[in-house]
Amino acid sequence: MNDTTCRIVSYPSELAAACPRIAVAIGVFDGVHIGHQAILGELRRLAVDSAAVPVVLFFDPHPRAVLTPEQAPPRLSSLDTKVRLLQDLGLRHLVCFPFTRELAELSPAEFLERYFFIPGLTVTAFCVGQNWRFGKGNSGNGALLAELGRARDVATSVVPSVRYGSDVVSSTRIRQAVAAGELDLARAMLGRPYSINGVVSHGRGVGGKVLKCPTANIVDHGLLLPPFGIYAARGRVGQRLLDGVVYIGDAPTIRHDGNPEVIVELHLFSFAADLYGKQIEVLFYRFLRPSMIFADTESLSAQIQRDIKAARLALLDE
Ligand SMILES: Cc1cc2nc3c(=O)[nH]c(=O)nc-3n(C[C@H](O)[C@H](O)[C@H](O)COP(=O)(O)O)c2cc1C
Ligand SMILES: Nc1ncnc2c1ncn2[C@@H]1O[C@H](COP(=O)(O)OP(=O)(O)O)[C@@H](O)[C@H]1O
Repeated sequence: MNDTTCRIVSYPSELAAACPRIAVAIGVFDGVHIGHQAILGELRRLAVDSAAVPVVLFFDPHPRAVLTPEQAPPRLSSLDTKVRLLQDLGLRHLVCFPFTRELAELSPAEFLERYFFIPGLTVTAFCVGQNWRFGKGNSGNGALLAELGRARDVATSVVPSVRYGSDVVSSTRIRQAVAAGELDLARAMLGRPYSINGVVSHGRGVGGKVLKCPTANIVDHGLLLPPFGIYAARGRVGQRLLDGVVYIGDAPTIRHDGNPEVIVELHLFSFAADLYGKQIEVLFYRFLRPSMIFADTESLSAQIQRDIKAARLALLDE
């Protein structure tokens, strides 16, 4: 029988009792894009070949958020979404490894000795992407991992970068595509529509009452947003995926108190329920128009009704 429970631990040692033989993919896996998916496919093969449990180890927070916080890019996936995507790929043993400045000081050999080559745990294989670097000053790469692993009978697979169009797929390239509003390009490299998730909070009560269009406000997501505008979208609420339309912008028609704030507001079609405090995911499908300033709320409200129709139409193709 298949054990479908997901185990999420902080260090490989915590898996030893339940899974003494593991094959491990290591990376950051922000976005779990098609390049990551290739690494994870290879991990599954290595695990089966060596009669081990496939384990995905990712660093959290993002190493750059710890080492150079001022230059850290906004993330493409929250921890929740990453875990769900990995689970969807059949990977149920996850190490969410705390990344710290102290960790970054370890040499590649020290990192492996301390966390992987330990009593009670056998690592049968490592699997990393071609561009992966590790250890102090990023001094380790796949070739060094293979060399250090060989001494311990560990097979290492360094997976070549996946290409899309003229270039390789990377989280950086996907960030650029999302930020430029190139949703189709981002989607092709992610293998799914770009999405964000977060908790629904209270807005100013204008959507339902004045505009006759209730919108769930998603705040504090810390994720990268596409450009301001209106998009055909879907909302994942629990297990359900519902059609809708989403607004990203600073709502200049309604909010002009000199305190502009970027808001994400999702209106779901054929839906009426309280979502406050709930986690929802918003999947972006198609850009419909930019955010504009309207002369009055009636004109905005009429335009929103046209946006709803345009979004319904766009989603028929999805
Ligand atoms: C489909 C849609 C399109 C929107 N387009 C605009 C727009 O072009 N300009 C604008 O100022 N606000 C726009 N809004 C945002 C509304 O102003 C916002 O939903 C309203 O301020 C409700 O805020 P509340 O959540 O605080 O009640 C749009 C909202 C939706 C749902
Ligand atoms: N179809 C719907 N789409 C989005 N939210 C809805 C819908 N129906 C009910 N709601 C609820 O209504 C709230 C939004 O109402 P709204 O009047 O826009 O208030 P607020 O200003 O607090 O966002 C959402 O947070 C959700 O709890």
